Amino acid sequence: MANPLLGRIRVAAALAWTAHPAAAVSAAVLGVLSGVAPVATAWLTKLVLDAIIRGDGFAALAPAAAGLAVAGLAVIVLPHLAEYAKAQLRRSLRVLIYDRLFRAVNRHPGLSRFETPGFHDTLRLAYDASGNAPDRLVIGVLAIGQAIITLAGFAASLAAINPLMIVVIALAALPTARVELMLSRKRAEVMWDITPAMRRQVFFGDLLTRPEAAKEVRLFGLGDYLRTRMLDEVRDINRAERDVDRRALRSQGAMALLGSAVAAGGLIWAIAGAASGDISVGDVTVFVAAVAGVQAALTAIVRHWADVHNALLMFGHYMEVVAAEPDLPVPREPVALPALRRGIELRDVWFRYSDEHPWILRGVDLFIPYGRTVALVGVNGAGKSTLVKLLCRMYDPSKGRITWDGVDLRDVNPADLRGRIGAVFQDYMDYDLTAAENIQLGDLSAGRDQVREAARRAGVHDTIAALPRGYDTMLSRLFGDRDEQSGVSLSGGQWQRLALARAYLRQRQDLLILDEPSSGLDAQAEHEVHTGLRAYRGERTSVLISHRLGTVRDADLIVVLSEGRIAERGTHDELMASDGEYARLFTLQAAGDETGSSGGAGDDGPAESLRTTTPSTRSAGR
Ligand SMILES: Nc1ncnc2c1ncn2[C@@H]1O[C@H](COP(=O)(O)OP(=O)(O)OP(=O)(O)O)[C@@H](O)[C@H]1O
Repeated sequence: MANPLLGRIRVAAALAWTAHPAAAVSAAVLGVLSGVAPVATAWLTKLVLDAIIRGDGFAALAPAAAGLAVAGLAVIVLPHLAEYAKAQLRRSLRVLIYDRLFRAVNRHPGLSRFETPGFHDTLRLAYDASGNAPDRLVIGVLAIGQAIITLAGFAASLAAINPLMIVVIALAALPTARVELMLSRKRAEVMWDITPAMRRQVFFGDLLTRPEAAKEVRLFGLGDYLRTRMLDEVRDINRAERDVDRRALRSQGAMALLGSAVAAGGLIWAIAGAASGDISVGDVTVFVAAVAGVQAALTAIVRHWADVHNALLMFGHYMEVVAAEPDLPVPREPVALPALRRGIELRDVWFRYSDEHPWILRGVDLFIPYGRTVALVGVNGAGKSTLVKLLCRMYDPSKGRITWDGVDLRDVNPADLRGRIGAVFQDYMDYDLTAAENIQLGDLSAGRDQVREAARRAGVHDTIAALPRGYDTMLSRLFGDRDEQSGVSLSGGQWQRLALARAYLRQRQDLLILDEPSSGLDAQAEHEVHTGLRAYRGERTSVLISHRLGTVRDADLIVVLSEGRIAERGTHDELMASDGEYARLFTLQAAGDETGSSGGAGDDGPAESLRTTTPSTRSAGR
């Protein structure tokens, strides 16, 4: 056995001890007793039978008979007690293991690990392994211990009767052990190989069942296509599993035949020995029990070892996740992040998602002054969202640096930094939780009054108040009460306002990042949100991304990103005067809106949204 596997057993044993010492000790002690009980039963049976055949009186038999009764009782009761102790251990282990796994996952301050397919597969296997590998390991090791005790007892018994039989049985067992180990290794390999297919299967299955996807799936008639794609994955998985099962059937069948032949040969030898008077009737019973016991114990050892081996390989994924270094270097002695007073500076920032990816930001120099609003605009894929993710230190720049009042973001604790940032990302989350919880996730320490206040600011209070259970309404069609239809779903714009309320809830924030905060809103709502935002932004520093240029025209600084570079910067008027990319986009949008308007777009159409928003934005301009 290789050392890493031993190390994993040690880790699993330490986990079992930490999880529930009493259950771990009880399971071990009961395991030892369960191992001894069959051997004791066989020997006591022999003593009683031989005494009866010799004609000893009951008085002489009584102690062995009593012992036999106790051993019989133990054989029946011990497994139940052991099962209970193991179940207790299993439950406690599961809590501990999940706790450690998700602590480890949370230790990654950035996003890169979650976007790496290899790590994703390891994480998935680690998650699966966390559910059962540690208890399979611990319980397998205990079962092996128990089987070894039984084996040793019966081997000693066989040695007393015919030492040659031990050698024969051991020789028959060795190939079985090899086969089982080979199969377990093969199973672990197949598991690793089929993980991507399993991920795709879950993905297609999800698409077929998720309410968010149901609309498009029906509209585009994708049901059969997705079902076929999912079944293709299932068939691939089945094919890989079937290959291993066939191999198992062939080799395990051959080994079972070998074992039976050895047992039958031994039995014929014992009966012949008893008939010729070489061994006693009691010896025959011990022999029969020993042959069956040794084979059962050896099979148990090999099977459990195969399972332990497989669990050890799976457990390796868990240990890999738990031991993984944070995806971003976290300083040992972080610099305390000061409240923002001067501004945030990007100095020659270059970024790509990995060495294999193209450059997304190419030498960005930008100063975001304290208390001002900076708008980032540009075509799809220009790098706007990437830039704000760097501001939150979801990634570190590949080259260059970002400073907060002169302090490099790499030198501060990421949690401190994020505590000072409120953000609505383009792909904000809808949580299947109550309305209040959906907002409270923005600041877990906030009370109900603050939650209401944030909802009011985001213009979603009235919507929530009108829900069946107000703020306590479950915003999910999936996880409502089963007996009631209390779960509800919101519209896209209402969800977006909830996300905004979540960002508003953070009281201490110095930097407000809004990546397309009103993309899902109607014209009136967008106008309200932007008016509210301007009031709320107040003295706060904010970075605003929007494709609706009318909503950013009053920003103190508008920055046009193009292919990862800053192509233009200035106020709206300056940029319009310079007649560059911004002016082109702005004019194009306005013209598009005019066309849309004359084409008969209703009050909620895009034309109206820009026209409604623009004048009010202008009137509130700085
Ligand atoms: N996690 C990621 N891994 C690899 N590439 C990514 C990742 N996220 C974004 N990109 C790539 O980076 C580029 C810039 O994306 P980004 O989201 O920053 O653009 P954007 O300007 O915000 O675009 P949009 O206006 O469409 O939101 C795109 O080409 C995109 O494919």
